[in-house]
Amino acid sequence: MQFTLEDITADEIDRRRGVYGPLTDSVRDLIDAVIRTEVDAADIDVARRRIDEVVADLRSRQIDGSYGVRFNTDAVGMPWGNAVMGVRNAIAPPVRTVADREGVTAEFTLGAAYEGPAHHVHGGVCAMVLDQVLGEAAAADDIPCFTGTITVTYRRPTPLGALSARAEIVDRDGRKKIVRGTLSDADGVTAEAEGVFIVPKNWSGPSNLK
Ligand SMILES: CCCCCCCCCCCCCCCC(=O)SCCNC(=O)CCNC(=O)[C@H](O)C(C)(C)COP(=O)(O)OP(=O)(O)OC[C@H]1O[C@@H](n2cnc3c(N)ncnc32)[C@H](O)[C@@H]1OP(=O)(O)O
Repeated sequence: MQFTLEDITADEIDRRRGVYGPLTDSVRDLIDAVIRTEVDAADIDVARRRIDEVVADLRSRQIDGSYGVRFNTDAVGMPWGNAVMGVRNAIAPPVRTVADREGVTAEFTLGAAYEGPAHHVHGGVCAMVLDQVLGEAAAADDIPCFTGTITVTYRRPTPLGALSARAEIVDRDGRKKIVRGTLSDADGVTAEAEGVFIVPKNWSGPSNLK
């Protein structure tokens, strides 16, 4: 797993978060608007041209390839391209976890962009969110892990809207951590997951990431 060290302060990370976070929120709002708009075709055409102009402006200076997973010398992580929680990724819902002594919890909202069955969350999106949340639980006491195997059991359809997820390490065996978690709506669990998360061999990246 490759990581990129950026020699920047926590204040600089906060400054960048303040610059890019609102842009990402606006693009996320755009995605939702594109799904739900009922304006006329002529207005859609105008909107498309304006969006294309914005894209051209943003592309006038950009990095090659994906954002990568960056961290600073204090091991503050910046996985800002991450598909589930990336600060610069408008596809990310985002799902941000909070760690406690036993595991991690996240509260988040999945809107129209995550639909599978009508008005319900796509099963792949449920699995993606659970993979991230279980992965963060696996990493909470140590270092980032790869997902080896994850099994998701869908108990009932997950409605779009306000949701939560919870995950904890339930067993350890050498480099392997067994992690279990749930996805829930206000009425309780909708999906459960169990995963084997594996600490990379010969790990040389940062530990105790914040
Ligand atoms: C710096 C700033 C960062 C900030 C940010 C921090 C955020 C921090 C949280 C991130 C949260 C991300 C959450 C998403 C995480 C992904 O999405 S990761 C992407 C999906 N996963 C992958 O691409 C993994 C692909 N697979 C591989 O790379 C390798 O097969 C693996 C999984 C690393 C294992 O390779 P390996 O280490 O060579 O394994 P190996 O030595 O053969 O086996 C070790 C043990 O694991 C077992 N094992 C091996 N493979 C598997 C498997 N697939 N399933 C189950 N068991 C297995 C073996 O049987 C063996 O067990 P024992 O014999 O010891 O009992």
